[in-house]
Amino acid sequence: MQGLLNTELFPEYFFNLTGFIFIVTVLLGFAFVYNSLWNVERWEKYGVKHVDMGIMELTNMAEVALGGQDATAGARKDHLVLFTRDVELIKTIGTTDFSNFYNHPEILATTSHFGQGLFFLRDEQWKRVRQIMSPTFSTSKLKGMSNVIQACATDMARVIEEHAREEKLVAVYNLASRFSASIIAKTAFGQEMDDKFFRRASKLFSDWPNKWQRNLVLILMRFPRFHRFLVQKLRIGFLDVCDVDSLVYLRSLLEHVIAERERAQRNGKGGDYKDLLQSLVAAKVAGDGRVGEGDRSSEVQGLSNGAGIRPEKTLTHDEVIAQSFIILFAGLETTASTLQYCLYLLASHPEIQEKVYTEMQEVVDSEHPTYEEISKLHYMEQVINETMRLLPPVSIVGRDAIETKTYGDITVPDGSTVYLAIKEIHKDPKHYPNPEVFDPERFNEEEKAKRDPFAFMPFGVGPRICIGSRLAMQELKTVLVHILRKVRFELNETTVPKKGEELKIIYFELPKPMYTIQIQKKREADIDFPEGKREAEAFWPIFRVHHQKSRYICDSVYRGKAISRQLHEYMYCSRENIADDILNAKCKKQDNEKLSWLRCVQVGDTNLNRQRSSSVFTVVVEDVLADTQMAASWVDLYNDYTILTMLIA
Ligand code: HEM
Repeated sequence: MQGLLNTELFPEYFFNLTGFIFIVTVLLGFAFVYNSLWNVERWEKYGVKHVDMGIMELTNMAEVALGGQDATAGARKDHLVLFTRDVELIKTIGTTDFSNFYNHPEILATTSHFGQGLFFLRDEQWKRVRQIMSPTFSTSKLKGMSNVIQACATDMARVIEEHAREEKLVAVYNLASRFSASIIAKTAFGQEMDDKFFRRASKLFSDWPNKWQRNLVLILMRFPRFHRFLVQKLRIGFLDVCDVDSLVYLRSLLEHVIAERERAQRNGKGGDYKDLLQSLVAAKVAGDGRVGEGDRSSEVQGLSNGAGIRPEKTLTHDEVIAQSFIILFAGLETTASTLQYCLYLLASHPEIQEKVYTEMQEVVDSEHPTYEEISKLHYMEQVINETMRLLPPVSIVGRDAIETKTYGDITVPDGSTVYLAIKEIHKDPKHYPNPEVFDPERFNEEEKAKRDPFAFMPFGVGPRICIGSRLAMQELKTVLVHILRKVRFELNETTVPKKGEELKIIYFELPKPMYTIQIQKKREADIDFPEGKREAEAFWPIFRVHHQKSRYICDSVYRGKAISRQLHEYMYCSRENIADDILNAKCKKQDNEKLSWLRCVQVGDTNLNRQRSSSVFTVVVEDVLADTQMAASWVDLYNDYTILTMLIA
C-alpha cells in the first residue's frame, strides 16, 4: 500500500488500509452530496430534457439518455453534460462554432505523460501540437510508411495462413492487436515489436488487482474532477488510470531511440527515417526543445476565431514522448477492433467476403498493393465503413463549451460538456433503415449522397477529427488484401459469438473480448509448393523478361505497320475485357480444356491471384494462340501472330 501513495504527502497512519478507505468514502460521499444538492442547476432551465441517472459510465449514459425519442438529453456527472445525436447540433458544435468547442473534456486522471498527448491537450497547447502533427499524416508521409505497413500485413497474413494450413481457429483480436501494435512500434517508437513491447503496449491502463479497487475507480470516473484531484494533486498512485510500469518501460525504450534520431536529424540524415517519430523529433530539434515566441506564418486550420493564434512549430522532449504514447493509445485498439469486427462480419457474410475478394482481383496488380491501388478499393472501403458504423471503436466524443451559447431551443452553458453520441447516430433508423443489418451498400456513392455526411462519424468531426484516420484506413485495407487473398474466413460452431448472436462491444472490460473465427480452408487456388513458392512463380522472372522483349518488338512492328492494330491491342490488353473475350472464345471450343493457357491463368499460379494482369497477359495470348487450332475468323490474327513470333524468335 505504502508504495502506491506519495509518502511525502501522507503521514504514516494514512497507510492503514481501513483509514484510507474511510477517508475516500467520506470524500466520495461529499462529492455525491455536492452533486445532488448544491449543484442544483438543471438542464430543464436550458430547454433540455434531463435524465437522472445513477452511477453509470459515459457510454451507458449516452445509451440511456438517448434511448427514447429525444435527439438531445442532459445529465450530470460532476458538472453538466449533454448527449446528442442531432446532426445539425453536431455540425454546429463540431465545425461552424468550433472555436467555442475545441477542447476534449478532461477525463484522464493520471500523472503520466499521457496528459500531454494530443488527445488530452487543451487550448493553445492543442492548437500548437495539432499544427505540428498534421503534416506527419500527409499523403507523402503515408506513402513513406507504406513499406512498414506492407511488412506487418505480410507477417499477419503468414501467421493466418499457417493457422489455415493446420486447420486451427484464430483468436482474431490478438492477431489484429499485434498487427496494429507492430506498425506503431515501428513508426512511432522506431523499433521492431517484440513480446515485451506488445505486452506493455496492450496494458497502458491499470489492471486493478481486486474488485473493490476497480469499482472505486469506475465510480470515480463518474466524477473526473474529483478523480483528477486525488490522482494529480494528492498523488494517490493506485487510483491512476494508467499503468505506471508499462509507461516507464515504454519511455525508456523511446529515450534511446529519440537520442539516436536527434543525432541523425542534426547531421542532416533525418530524411533516412520516414516515420511518425522522426517528424516529432524534427519538431523538437527545430526548436531545440524550447517553446518560444511562436511561428508567425499561419493559424491553425479551422480556428479563425479572430484570436490570432500563431503557435510555434516545436515540441519539447516530453511532448515528443507524449505524442508517441498517444499514438499508441489512440491507434492500437481502435484499428485492431475494427479489423477484428470486420473479419467477423465478413465471416458471417460470405457473399460480401467474395465481393471484396473479386474487387481485389480486379484492382490489385502487385504482390504488395501500392498506395494508388489501395485507394481504388472502393467496395472494401464500403465494408470497413459499414463495420465502423455498426461497431464504432469510439462510441462517444466530448467537447467542452467555453462560453454559453444558444442553438434553437437548446442552451449549452459554459463549462458543460457536449457528448456527440457516435454509436447512437450510427444506429438511428432515420439515417440507416434497419440499422442492425450489416450492409456495405449503404456506403455506395448513391446512398451516401442521400444522407447527411454528419450521420457517419467514426473518426469524430471537424478540426479535432482523428488525426490518424487515413493511416488507419491504409493499414486496414492493406492487411485485408494480404489476408483475404490467402484465406477465406468462416464461422463455425465454436466461433464466439455464434452466428445470429449479437456482436457486442464491451467497453472498459478486461480482458478484451476474443472473437475466435474459423479459417475454414485455403482458397482453392492457393496451392503451396516447397520453399513457400508456387510452381509458376519460379518462372515469373523469365516470363517478365520475355514479356518485355515481346512488347518491345511488338511495338516496333506495329509502328512499322507489319501487324494489325487488332493484334497489338490483343497483345497488350489495351481494350477492356479483351482477356475475357479470348478466353471465353477458347473455352467454348470442344477439347480445349487442357489448353496451356489454363496453366498460365490459373489464379494459383501467381501471387496476384487474378486473371487479368497485363504482364501475364502476353504470355496468356501467346499460349492461347500458339497451342490452339484457330477458328476461321481467327486466321488473320493467327497469321499476324505467326509473323510476330518469328520476329520475336
Ligand atoms: C479505426 C481506427 C480509428 C478510429 C475509429 C479512431 C477514432 C478517433 C476518434 C473518434 C477521435 C476523436 C475525434 C474527435 O474528437 O472528434 C480520435 C482522435 C485521435 N486519434 Fe484516432 N482513431 C483511429 C485510429 C487512429 C490512429 C491509427 C491514430 C494514430 C496513428 C490515431 C490518433 C488519434 C489522435 C492523436 C487523436 C486526437 C486528435 C486531437 O485531439 O486533435 N487514431 N480518433
